Formats: sequence, C-alpha cells, structure tokens
Amino acid sequence: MRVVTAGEMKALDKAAIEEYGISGLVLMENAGRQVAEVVRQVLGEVRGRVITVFIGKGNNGGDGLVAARHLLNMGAEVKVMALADTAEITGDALVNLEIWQKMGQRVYSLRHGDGINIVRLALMNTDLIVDAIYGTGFKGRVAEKAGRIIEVLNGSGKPVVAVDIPSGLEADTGRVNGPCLRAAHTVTFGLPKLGLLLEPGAGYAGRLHVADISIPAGLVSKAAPRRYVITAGLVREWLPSRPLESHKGDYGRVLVVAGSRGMTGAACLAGEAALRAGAGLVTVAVPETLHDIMEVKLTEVMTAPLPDTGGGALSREAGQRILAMLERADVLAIGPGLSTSSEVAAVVRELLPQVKVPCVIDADGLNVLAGAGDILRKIQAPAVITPHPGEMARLLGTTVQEVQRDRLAAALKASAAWNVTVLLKGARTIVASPDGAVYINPTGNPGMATGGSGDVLTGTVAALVAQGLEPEKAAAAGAYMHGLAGDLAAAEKGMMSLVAGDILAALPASAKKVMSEKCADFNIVMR
Ligand SMILES: NC(=O)C1=CN([C@@H]2O[C@H](COP(=O)(O)OP(=O)(O)OC[C@H]3O[C@@H](n4cnc5c(N)ncnc54)[C@H](O)[C@@H]3O)[C@@H](O)[C@H]2O)[C@H](O)CC1
Ligand SMILES: [K+]
Repeated sequence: MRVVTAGEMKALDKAAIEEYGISGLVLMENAGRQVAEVVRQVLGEVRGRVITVFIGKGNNGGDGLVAARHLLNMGAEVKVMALADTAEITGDALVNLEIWQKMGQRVYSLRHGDGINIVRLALMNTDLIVDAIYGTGFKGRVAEKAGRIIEVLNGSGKPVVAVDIPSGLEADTGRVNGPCLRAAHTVTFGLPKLGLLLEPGAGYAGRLHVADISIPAGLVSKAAPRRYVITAGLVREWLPSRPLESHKGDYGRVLVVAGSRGMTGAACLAGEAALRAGAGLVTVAVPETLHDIMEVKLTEVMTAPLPDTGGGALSREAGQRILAMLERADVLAIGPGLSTSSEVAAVVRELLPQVKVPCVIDADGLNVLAGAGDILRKIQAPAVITPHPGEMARLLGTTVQEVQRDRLAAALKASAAWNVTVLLKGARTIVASPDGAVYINPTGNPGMATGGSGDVLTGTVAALVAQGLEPEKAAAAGAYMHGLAGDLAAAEKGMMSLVAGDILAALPASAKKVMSEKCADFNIVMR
C-alpha cells in the first residue's frame, strides 16, 4: 500500500475534484461517514451513547461535523466542541457547520475563557472522543491552550478516534513537537500518511483504518510515489508458490559466512533462520577452530570450516575458500558474529568486489566497511545491507542522531550512494532501493531489541533472496515476516524476556499467518 505526504494527498484530492469533478463536499461526506462507521464498530452500538467531537477550523473539523451528523442519525447523543472560533470556519467545513446548526444542534466554543472546565464537564459522561481538531494541515506544535485541552483528553481514559491523523502529529515526518492526541483508532483518508507509520507518530495513531473516500483508483496508482507500507498482501504476492513436484534445490542454497570465538550463536541463528524462512539448503561456514562446535549445535544446517587465525576468527586466506564455495550457492549472507579483526576486515573488503551472487551483508560485515562504503558499489551482484542505526552512522560517517532524525532520507541516500538495497533496522524498519523505492515495515516491537534478533533477520532475508525474490522485496518481506514473528512471540511471552530464539521459533507461524488469505494486515485495516 502506498504512503503519502500531506502535500501528495492534497494533490490527489485536488485532482479528484478538478479532473474528475468529485467535489470536496463528496470527499468530506465520505470521510465523515467512514469515521462514524469506525465509531460504531468501536462502541458496538452507538444508540444512547454519548460522543464528543472536537473540531478545528479546517477541513479536518469539517470531517468531524459530518461524522457528528451521521452519529446523531444513528441515535447517539453528540456534542461538538470547537477549539477555533466558528467564524473562522470556511468552505466545505462551513457547509457542514451550517447543516449541523440547521439540525438544531449546537457547537460549544472553547475559544474564549479557560475551556478546560467545559471540556472536563463534557467528558464526564462521554463514551468516546472524536478528534477532528487538526489533520494534514497541521505543522509545528499546538498552541498552549489547545495543548492543555489535548492533555485533558489524553488523561480522560476515554477512547479517541482520530480523524485522518491524531491532532498534534506532523503528517510528513511523524514528529510530535508538543501535546498530541493518543488515538485508539485513526481513520485516515485515501492513503496512509507517512507520519502515521514512522515513530513516534505511529505510536499515537493506534489501529490504523485506511478509508476509501472515492478518490479514483487510477489516480492513486499514477500519482503516488513509490513509497509503500509493507503489508501481508504485498508479501503474499512476492513469496514463491511451492508446487507439488518441487525439491529442495528449487528453494535456493544459502551460504552463511559468520561466527568467531564466543559468537557461534550468531552463525547458528542466521543459518537456522535461513532454513526456517524457506531456503532449500543452508551451509554455515565458520573459522576452523569453531567448526566442531557447530557440528554439535546444528542439525538441518550444513557446516564448513574456513581458514582460521588459530584464535577463532577468519584468516586472510578464507576469502579464496569462500569464493570456491560460492560456486555452489545462490546467495551469500556474511557478517553475523564475524568480529572486526584486521584479518576479517581484509577478507570482507577483498571478497565483496569478487562476489557474483546476490549477497546480504550484516553486522560485522558492515562494521569492517566503516569509512569504506564505496566497496559496496564494487559488488557485481545485487546486495542488501542490513545496518542498525549505529552501523548506518559508521558507514555514512555521521551520527546515530542524524540517521534517526530522518530515517527515510538516510536509507535512500545510502542506497543511491552504494547502489545496494538498504534495510535500516529500528522501530519501523525502512527498506530503500537504489531506484528510490522505499518500504516502511509496520511489524515488530521493542521486545525484539535483543542479541541475535538481527542474525535471524539476516538469515530470513537471505532465504528469500535464495527463493528468487528481488533484493528490495526480499528485504521488505523479510523485515515484515521477522517483525511479525517477533509480534507473535511477544503476544505469547511478553516483550521483556524475548530472546532471538523465540523469534526464530515463531518464523513458521509468521509465514503461515502471512500466507493465510484471512491474515488482516497487522495493524492496518482497509475500509
Ligand atoms: N482526501 C483527503 O485526504 C481529504 C482530507 N480532508 C480533510 O482535510 C484535512 C486537511 O484540512 P486543512 O483545512 O488543510 O487543515 P486542517 O483541518 O488539518 O488544519 C486546520 C487548520 O489548522 C491550522 N494549523 C496548522 N498548524 C497549526 C498549529 N501548529 N497550531 C494551530 N493551528 C494550526 C492551519 O491553518 C489549518 O488550516 C485532512 O486532514 C482531512 O481531514 C477532506 O475533508 C476530505 C478529503
Ligand atoms: K485529527
């Protein structure tokens, strides 16, 4: 599903109105109706329930007035409270204000005086709050009084349904610069806005309902940029079918080069994840002195010894041996637990320009490239790098803060600079491809911030490349399935005590859930 900025959505709106003659009032009517339907779904029944709608002066408020009208017609008791002066309301929103007033309904102005006590009183018997204060027109931070009202609403314990986007949240960045409504549900119109999918914004949106308000489909596919939120439906499309007469060779051969003394677990996790994510054959190649240990730790995954310094890390000669092994592999995954000795750095830096199969480079495979990101450009086959923000910062020669300030920009910059697919890990993993496509992953949780989680992801992505997915799709699907596995594991065990093995163990359930037609997209509801 495509993801848009406020400006891109406004342009789609404008095109629908000007090129197709669908009036703004029709769009607003559809938007408000969709909000009312979600409120009905949340409350189960609205008859006799009390709903308080907070409106601003713009079209977001207009949507709120339409929702108020439909909820009133459904039998609810509806109060509308305006944070702006109703005299400031214009256009389509004014049309709906006047309809509301002609229905004999009031709008309580919070513009003058304290307003807080009126809000507190109104909330006493409110069952649900509709937030129609600010939508995609919002920038910066809310004014002081509006901020106090938002804080009262957040503290009320009443469920909030946000119209298009929680008020106080920036649609284009997901940044929250002051008080912001915490919604249980957000009904966003047309297409999801970027800010609803990036932290911290995503955390304020609650369950995201993407509501069709009759913007012509042809417009969306033509106009919106190649910016997507990864959904189960997308992943389902990309994953290969498994015909009856297939055999393990059809699902690819993964060579994992990983591990060093004390870090054999990383190699195991990556290797086993590659099998769990569907690869046909997996070999984990480790420094020779560790090889016997791997024979004990691994069963379905084959193992192979590599020249070793004697201290449990690769020696410089390992590169030639790896190249020979790549003759019988479809993808190379390199990096988990390799360590960053000068010998390992030499192996990786000399090997990568000679690799002719797609590769997934992670962890120490990236750390030894710090300041030498250009080596990535020399790889002769498609490559995926899977840095966390720290590894990304080291590769870009910048700071973690700079990377985190605009994660999409950092991933797109690195992808274009080195001509590789970049999977930038973190809350809302970002996948960027050299041609400018970008995918935002909605799955995953803080319980996955645990040693070895990244190794499982590396194996998962490598397995999907081995099964024939293009790098950007393998990275996006891998991130989605890995995050979903983490969510399933957290649902069972809680977030505090998750270990990477739990994520690994949940990979099959994650794949099964993605493949099952009925799988609703993890936190996104299509309406
Ligand atoms: N297809 C669609 O997406 C549709 C969207 N609709 C709704 O329209 C809003 C956008 O409406 P807009 O009039 O542009 O602005 P807002 O209502 O979001 O904002 C109101 C008003 O607030 C002012 N403002 C901005 N920042 C601040 C601030 N920091 N403090 C105070 N005031 C601020 C600004 O001047 C705005 O005018 C969209 O979200 C949808 O809900 C259509 O109705 C249906 C189709
Ligand atoms: K809103």
